[in-house]
Amino acid sequence: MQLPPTLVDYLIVFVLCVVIFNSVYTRWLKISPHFPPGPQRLPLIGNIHQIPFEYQQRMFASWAKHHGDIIYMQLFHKPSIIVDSVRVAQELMEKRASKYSDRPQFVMVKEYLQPKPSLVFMSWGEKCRRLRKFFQSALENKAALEGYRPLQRREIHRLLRDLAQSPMGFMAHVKRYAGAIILEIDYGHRVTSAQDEWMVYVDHTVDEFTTTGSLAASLVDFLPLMKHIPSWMPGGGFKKRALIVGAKVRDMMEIPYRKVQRDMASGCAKPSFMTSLLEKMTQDGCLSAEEEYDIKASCLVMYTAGSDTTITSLMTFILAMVLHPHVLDKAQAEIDRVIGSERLPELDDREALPYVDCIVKEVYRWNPPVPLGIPHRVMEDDIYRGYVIPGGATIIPNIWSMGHHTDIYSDPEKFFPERFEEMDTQTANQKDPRKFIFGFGKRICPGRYLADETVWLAIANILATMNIQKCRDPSGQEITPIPSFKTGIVSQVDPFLCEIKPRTEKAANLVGQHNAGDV
Ligand code: HEM
Repeated sequence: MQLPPTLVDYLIVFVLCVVIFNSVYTRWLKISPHFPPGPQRLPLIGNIHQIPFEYQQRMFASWAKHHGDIIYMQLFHKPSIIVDSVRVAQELMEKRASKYSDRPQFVMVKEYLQPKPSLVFMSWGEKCRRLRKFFQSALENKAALEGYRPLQRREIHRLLRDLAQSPMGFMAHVKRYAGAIILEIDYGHRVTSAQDEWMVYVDHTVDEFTTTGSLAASLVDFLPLMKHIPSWMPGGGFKKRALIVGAKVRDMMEIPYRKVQRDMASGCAKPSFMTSLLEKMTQDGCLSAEEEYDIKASCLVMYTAGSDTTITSLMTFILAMVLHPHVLDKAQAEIDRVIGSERLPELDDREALPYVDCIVKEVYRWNPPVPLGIPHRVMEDDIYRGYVIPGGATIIPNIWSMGHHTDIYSDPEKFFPERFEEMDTQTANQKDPRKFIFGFGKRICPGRYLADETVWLAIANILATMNIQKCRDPSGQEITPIPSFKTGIVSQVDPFLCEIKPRTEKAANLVGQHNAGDV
């Protein structure tokens, strides 16, 4: 027989309800006046249901229209701050760099892809500072950058010849150009063809690495409990894939290391980032296992961080030229006026070619290669504009949105280099996308000068010697590519068709004069 509920039963139920309501209200529903504004969160999951699998930068930018340039969101229990303006990014990540230079834990990378973090994923601290110094001396030092010029010149000649000889393979040629420069600086490895075994292997693995590590694939970063799901269970499939990619990443670290060591032992190693690290870190002929790992990982990171990003800017440029022939004509007129047609542009000509520089800036702004940057982590609680930024929060700079603010760049979807030409010098400096596309503060991209010079050199030389135009279909109709960029960490350009050929016979001769063996 069922007894009627007693007063004690009612009391227990009442107390339970109060406890549950209170914890839900205080943790999830109460909109704290102290956090920056942001979209409404749900209990337990926070804002995860509002994050699209693709092009998150666009959703974050639409939030900024309602909530302003600093937004609070929560992915499960993890707090994140989206920064939507250069000003806030500089105020937090540059002026308060001592608090904002850490990286969040990337569970997916750490557990499956690279057991010890390489520079990009490394927490802020003594080792990170030390490794950054090595990168800076190889990539930010004026003498080092000048030392790379013969290599850049040789590779640009090769790029132009490749474009003239097999224009349909333009994407492979651009990849080879960017990859060859970085691989030679990095390991002293000379790339002779687009099928270079090492480059193909690395590119394939990097593609897998970026998809495996993308937001869509790495829910485990926000819900680390997922790492305990067995790989055969629903939701655990990501592990199998990640373990395969992880093995390839280890190969990519080992193979060139062994080769450079062999070359050093036999006295035929070319000076490179890797040889300089080996020399600097070896003490009394010894290297600890940890130092060995750091050298291998740093060299791998130089290539992986530097190649795709540079390629993306160059492919964005070619796409923009197909779509905007008047920009190409205007830049060619500037080059003809300043340099003439007897020689190719050099980095020293940069200041004398302001319109070409506007094109480079517009390429960076229109499709910033790393649209959401690489997240930082704030190391302790902070107060900004009266808001609480909780210690441990992930800081996501929406770099794409910074280049698409309508109040700063009118009609931002339009590729329009003139927007920079019309500004006075001070405004043009303030609005220069190089102020944000390379990130912020102590974690700013150490490869930014090399990247910018490599990109400028290719753009100026292609403009000087090549015409880029739309292809025609068999019925003679022009094919107009629709600009489309991949979602993910790097905003790669989707494949498109175009026709590239030397502008004039003189340009073809100029390109032909230089052959691949000229350095
Ligand atoms: C157009 C080309 C490039 C773009 C747009 C770009 C962009 C970025 C961005 C946004 C970051 C994150 C900065 C931050 O955390 O605030 C970064 C980091 C980094 N980049 Fe680049 N990058 C480019 C080319 C390169 C090149 C050529 C190299 C090396 C040869 C390189 C090496 C690195 C490294 C090592 C880091 C990690 C720094 C750290 O965590 O301390 N990048 N880059």
